[in-house]
Amino acid sequence: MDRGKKPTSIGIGGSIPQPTVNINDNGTVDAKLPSGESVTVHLFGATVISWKLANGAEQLFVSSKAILDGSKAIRGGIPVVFPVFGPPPPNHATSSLPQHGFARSSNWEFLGKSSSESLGNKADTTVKLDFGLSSSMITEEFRKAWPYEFGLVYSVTLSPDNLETSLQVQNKGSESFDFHVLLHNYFKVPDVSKIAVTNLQDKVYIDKVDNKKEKNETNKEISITGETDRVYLDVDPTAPVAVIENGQPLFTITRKELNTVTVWNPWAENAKKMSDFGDEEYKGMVCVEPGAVKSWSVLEGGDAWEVEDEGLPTPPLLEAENEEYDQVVPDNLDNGTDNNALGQNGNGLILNGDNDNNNGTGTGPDPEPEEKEKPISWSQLPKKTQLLILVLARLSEPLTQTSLQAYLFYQLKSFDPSLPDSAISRQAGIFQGSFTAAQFLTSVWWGRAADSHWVGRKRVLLVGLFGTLISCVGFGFSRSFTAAIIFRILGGLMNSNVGVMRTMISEIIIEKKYASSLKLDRDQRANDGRYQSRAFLLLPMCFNVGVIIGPSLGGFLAEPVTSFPGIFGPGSFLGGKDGVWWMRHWPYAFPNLVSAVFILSAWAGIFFGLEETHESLRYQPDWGRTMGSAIARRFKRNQGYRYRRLDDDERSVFLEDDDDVVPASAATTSHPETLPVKRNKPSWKQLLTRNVILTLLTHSLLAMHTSAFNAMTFVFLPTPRAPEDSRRGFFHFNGGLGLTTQQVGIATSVIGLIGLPLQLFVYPRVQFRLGTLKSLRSFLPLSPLAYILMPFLVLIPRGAQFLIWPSFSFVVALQVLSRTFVLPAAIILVNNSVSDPSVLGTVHGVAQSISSGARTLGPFLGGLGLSLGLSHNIIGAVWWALAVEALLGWLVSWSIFEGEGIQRKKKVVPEEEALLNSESEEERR
Ligand SMILES: O=P(O)(O)OC[C@H]1O[C@H](O)[C@H](O)[C@@H](O)[C@@H]1O
Repeated sequence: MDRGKKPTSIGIGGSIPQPTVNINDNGTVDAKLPSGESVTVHLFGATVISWKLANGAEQLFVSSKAILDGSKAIRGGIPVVFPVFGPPPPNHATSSLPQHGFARSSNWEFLGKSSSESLGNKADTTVKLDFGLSSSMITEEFRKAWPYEFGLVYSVTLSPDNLETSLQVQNKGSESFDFHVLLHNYFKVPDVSKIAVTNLQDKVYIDKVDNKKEKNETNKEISITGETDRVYLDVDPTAPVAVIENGQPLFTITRKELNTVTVWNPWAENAKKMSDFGDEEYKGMVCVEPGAVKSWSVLEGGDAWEVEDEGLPTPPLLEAENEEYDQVVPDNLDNGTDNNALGQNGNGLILNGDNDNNNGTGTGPDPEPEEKEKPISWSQLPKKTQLLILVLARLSEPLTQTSLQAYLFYQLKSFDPSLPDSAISRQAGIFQGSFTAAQFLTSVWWGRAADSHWVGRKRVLLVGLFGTLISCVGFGFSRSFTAAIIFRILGGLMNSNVGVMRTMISEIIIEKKYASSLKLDRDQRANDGRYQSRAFLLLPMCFNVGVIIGPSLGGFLAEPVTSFPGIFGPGSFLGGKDGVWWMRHWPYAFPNLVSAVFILSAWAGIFFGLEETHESLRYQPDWGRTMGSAIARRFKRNQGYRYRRLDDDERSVFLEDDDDVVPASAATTSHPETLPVKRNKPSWKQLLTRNVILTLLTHSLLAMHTSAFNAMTFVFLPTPRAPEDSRRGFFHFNGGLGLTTQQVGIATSVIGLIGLPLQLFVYPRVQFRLGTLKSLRSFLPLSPLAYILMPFLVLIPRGAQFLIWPSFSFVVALQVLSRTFVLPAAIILVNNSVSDPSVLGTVHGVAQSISSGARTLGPFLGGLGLSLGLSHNIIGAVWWALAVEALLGWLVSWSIFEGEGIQRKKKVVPEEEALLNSESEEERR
């Protein structure tokens, strides 16, 4: 290959020995660490052709007959297989391509290197070489055979102990394409008959040397005793596959999300048939090839990607975890010229992780995207089925809670008809408060459990919903206030689902961000706020929907014998002589049973369909989902090899193996064995940093005044108007708005109706434009403004009664606008203040606990304040106190900063914010 400039060895400055990188005349790039390890990559195929340890020992096999002049794929090293593995199937977009595609037979560009040696510590030193291939760089022949617009970025990272390879695939066109990917590692072994491949036991494999039969691997150690060509399927990406000799690992292959592993040795007869393979060389090699080849990965233009094969998805590729430095992807990767990093930049190397956009100027960080992208649409959210399950689960709760509000008064009254209305109201207050108070006590511990290795998010949700179920049925069949309150408290104690759901949505959306890094860096950066502003609205929307339909549902279904005499009453078809007996006996059980059915469906959705998102539990077998997939498959016909784009919903429904799910993949080849490390959990002290505490404080002050506002509004509205002459001065006045029950009902709908469209259509744009913290700081002050104005509504003269509704709506709109924009932002800030995924659930648990406390206290203090105000002719006092509290929260918000969130820690994409759900709807109550 003819390269433009051929530099000599380039060090990376400083007195400490640094890695060196050479670009050689023969079309290879090599890198060497100060400690002696080295790697050589041939630009033809970006094939790693040598990996040596510090003592000079070669680790990779390359045939002595390998052809290195670019006329044939290199026999050995690590060829990159894309976009098809094996012989392409007939009647498929890849069918005119050669075996294993074109990536291994194309000339790649060297994009540059980055290194980490900032600590000056030998052990930390690594060097990463990046290579690029795009549609305009492949031959005309390949382009004809596979006419898609694509970009590949392949990174090879050398560390003292291991070699890591990772690949990004991007679809740069508008049409989707199918692809396979595989890293065809040829390992050099002393004697193939003495080695074995481990960690594939019990896996199903396709035996290519036995008519592609599917077989089950029974051996713990797979010896190579003859021609071997097996594709192992659904291999847990977290369990490293190893090549061992005498029980000791020679190589450990740690994969990230690549869930097939091919084991190949041609053996004697085939070796003879291959022109570029020595007859006896099969004895000194074994191929262990991680890939995603079980089914096609589908990559849409942009970042949508799905794949289907018997309903099972496999991931597209993306980059490795070990992103210690910025990935540099030149804009001109696709321009078809040979202006690689070297030719353009003189020394061409990117030092110390500095960004370099490779456009000849070498000027620092990536520029901001020139065109501001639009917020993404609902349909672009990833993993819709997963989100839908969470949404249904979330919806089942406010639906249950608010539906009982419609008849709570009457049910309480039915327990003891002799009680006066005031006592019933008190009971209702205790009833509501007991739930949030119980939640306050347990949320942190549920959050802890959700983070722990022995429980996890999914189980906490299942327990929580089960608790809600028991609580709701128990309440429906209660015959005394004590029984009712016990069930209510039980519900609160067992249910901490909101915090866990926030955590899960956050983690689901993080996966989307992994997926989105299939695109170039700058696109990824523009993306995150957009997904964020959508996803975190899902949970509060459920609340609004629940609030709108819950009360009517409850009112409709309560006392069915009298409400529907024709169906359940005496003499009816179902009712028999006296009406349905249990409905007569427990007149409020029916709406609760209907709620129970809803909760049960949500429970089943979670059990059968929801993926665990806990970082270490996600790959463990999940009985529920395995059963769910089996059930789903029964309803789905096998569509054979007819590929089509699946939408996210379908894709998620048929998930069977978690390893299929995460759209990230990379292969790491290690020597000697390196296994995942279990991290220690941070202590409370480490967890509760200043920023986390202040963010939680902002959040709880917010929860307090919004919940107090709601409770107070619904007392304030029906409170009779004070006599006209009771007003003294500017502050001393009294009374409420004197609205009827029906009008209060309308007011509830007004609030719901203002909130929902704001959430759906306006908030994502505002959040996208302003960012999270700025949205919070800009819109929070509207709340105190509303609180200041609210009491003045009573001063509207009776003669101008028609002004009540517009004025009330205006004030409420201010508050709804404020909380709609501020509460989700507060939850995002809480989420982003956490940088360690192992405590995300705990912090959301703490947040939920504090907000439950605030929601217990807020309405209580608000109610108390209102009655004091009424008795002292200063109804405004408590509203203004509320305004002061809200302003305090606003001041605190100036002391916080938006944290990096968990995925920054993973360094997948620089400058990404943690995505997260939010909601916070409960605080509205
Ligand atoms: O000869 P190549 O095209 O390089 O393929 C070499 C081998 O690659 C993989 O391991 C496949 O499973 C084999 O079936 C194939 O023979």
